[in-house]
Amino acid sequence: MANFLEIKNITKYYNVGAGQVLALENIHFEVSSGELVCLLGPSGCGKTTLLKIIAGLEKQASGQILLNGNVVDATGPERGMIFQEPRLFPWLTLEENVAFGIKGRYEKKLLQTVVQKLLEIVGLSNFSKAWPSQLSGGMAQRAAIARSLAADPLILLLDEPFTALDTQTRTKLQNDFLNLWQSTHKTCIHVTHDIDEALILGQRIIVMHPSPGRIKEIIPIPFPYPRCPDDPDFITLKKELRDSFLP
Ligand SMILES: Nc1ncnc2c1ncn2[C@@H]1O[C@H](COP(=O)(O)OP(=O)(O)OP(=O)(O)O)[C@@H](O)[C@H]1O
Repeated sequence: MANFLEIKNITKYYNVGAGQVLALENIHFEVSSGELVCLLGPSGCGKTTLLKIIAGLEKQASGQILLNGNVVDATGPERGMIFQEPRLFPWLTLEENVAFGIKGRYEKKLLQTVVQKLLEIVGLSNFSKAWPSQLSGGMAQRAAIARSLAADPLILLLDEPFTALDTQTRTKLQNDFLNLWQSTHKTCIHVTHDIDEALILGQRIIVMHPSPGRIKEIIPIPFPYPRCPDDPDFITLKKELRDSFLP
């Protein structure tokens, strides 16, 4: 039987001036259904590029993305992307933002129920009539997650969604995200350059290196959730990962 998501020998160049940058070199790994994988690496190692290729927003030079054995070469509702900045439509209320991509799917009353349920899942049920400008950074990112969940994707692709938040909000959203993942069983690929975040969230951590972007190692994380940064095993693995960041 085919694996759920296969990233097969992906190579990607960008044209820069008269030359080319090799952004990704022969990236190869598989992701199981329901798995939470963190892509960890320093700036410029190609994390966003890889996520965009999986989302169908960028084209690779060679290699393939397979989902349930089928080639992925364009965007599709079974893959939802969440960016570092929430990208909400400022002229729509929160409920309208969440409803935007699914309006045609349900009749009005049912749409309201679905949107309300999604806002509840991300803890924003009291803010359905609020405008994006009235939300804090953490609330806006929750709203972006709700909007992404609206299409009921199989896979969530998260590009450093908590990076712009203060430490306290970030910790809260990491915990809430773990609860959401555990209750929805979505497959998640979560990009981060933060070792702690990768260790708090990932069932596996895929460590990437830059110039050219490549996989250095893939590390299964054996600790149960919730994970505690003060735990001696956590600290040991964090040190190993820090060393692994070095060229
Ligand atoms: N549109 C583009 N045109 C040219 N080069 C690009 C483009 N996008 C990315 N690159 C280059 O490709 C490489 C990988 O970039 P990418 O943004 O994927 O890395 P990243 O690991 O996500 O970095 P960061 O953590 O800073 O977002 C870098 O060398 C970058 O300069």
